[in-house]
Amino acid sequence: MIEVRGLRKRFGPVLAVDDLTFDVRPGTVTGFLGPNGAGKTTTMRMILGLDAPTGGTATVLGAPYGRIPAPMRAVGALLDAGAVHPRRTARDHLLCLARSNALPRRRVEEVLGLAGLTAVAGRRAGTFSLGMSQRLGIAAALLGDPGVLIFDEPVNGLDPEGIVWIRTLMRDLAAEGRTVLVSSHLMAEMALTAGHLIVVGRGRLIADTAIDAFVRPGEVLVRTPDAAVLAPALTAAGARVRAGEGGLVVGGMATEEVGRLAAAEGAVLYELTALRASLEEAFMELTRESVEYGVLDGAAR
Ligand SMILES: Nc1ncnc2c1ncn2[C@@H]1O[C@H](COP(=O)(O)OP(=O)(O)OP(=O)(O)O)[C@@H](O)[C@H]1O
Repeated sequence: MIEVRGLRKRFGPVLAVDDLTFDVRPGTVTGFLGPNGAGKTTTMRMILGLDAPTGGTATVLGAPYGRIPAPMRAVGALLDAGAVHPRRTARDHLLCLARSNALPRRRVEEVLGLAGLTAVAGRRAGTFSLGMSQRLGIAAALLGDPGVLIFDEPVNGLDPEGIVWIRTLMRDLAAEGRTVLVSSHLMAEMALTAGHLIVVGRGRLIADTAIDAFVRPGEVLVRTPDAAVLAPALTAAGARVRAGEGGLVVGGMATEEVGRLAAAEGAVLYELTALRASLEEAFMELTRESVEYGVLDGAAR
């Protein structure tokens, strides 16, 4: 469990994080979503005790990160995959971390396997591609077998196979009852991984919602020459009907039900289409204002 309460961070004139309050619960992947510069990394750094908040608190398992005994066993994080000594091999990097955190040596081989790095464990980290570095960062995060995991843009630099791997890994970790917070600026990516969403824009909380609730209930587009018959029948059956999109737009009724009712009324249908707002659209709509203000700010400087 991660608890963020009234969290703020100011960098000079920039209020990077502005009064954020949210919980991250175990058992599901929580997506931390927002456009570039929304304050995701800064929030994660404060949760991990790497930046001091200007105001508010962030706790992990009930305590500020700095007061957690054996933090690597409690919290694993991938923030900056490049933060590895380039001349050290992947295995030595993990062995160093294991030693300094009193973790067993055998765990190093386990996480190398989990991250798909066994074959390249003897190679220097400096020769790694971005994708391999991401995998090494994830191996390090898993080293202490922690109950809480924090990943900042983990799919960055991964190839398609790597992206599928990380999605599956995050879902498996959550299914084991762990708390998993993962940031992204890509709604589509989150839609495939997360069960819950925290959406931020310009440092402020925009939405804290189950992913299913994030999609507006779909509407159905009906093109028919018999609108005069069908529209009142739909309304009488409890649907909301308006004209638009070149036909009738029906809300509050499933496509199948609209089709059945049209058949019963003898209405000819030219088209019957489910209009489902995509998650991407829902995200754009939610964050549009915060992005626009960003552009205005930039122009004013
Ligand atoms: N150390 C710093 N000094 C000054 N400003 C900073 C610092 N770190 C972040 N910022 C500013 O704070 C704001 C939030 O940045 P942050 O990196 O947290 O956003 P983000 O949502 O993680 O974005 P991205 O997806 O681009 O990484 C930005 O305006 C950024 O320029």
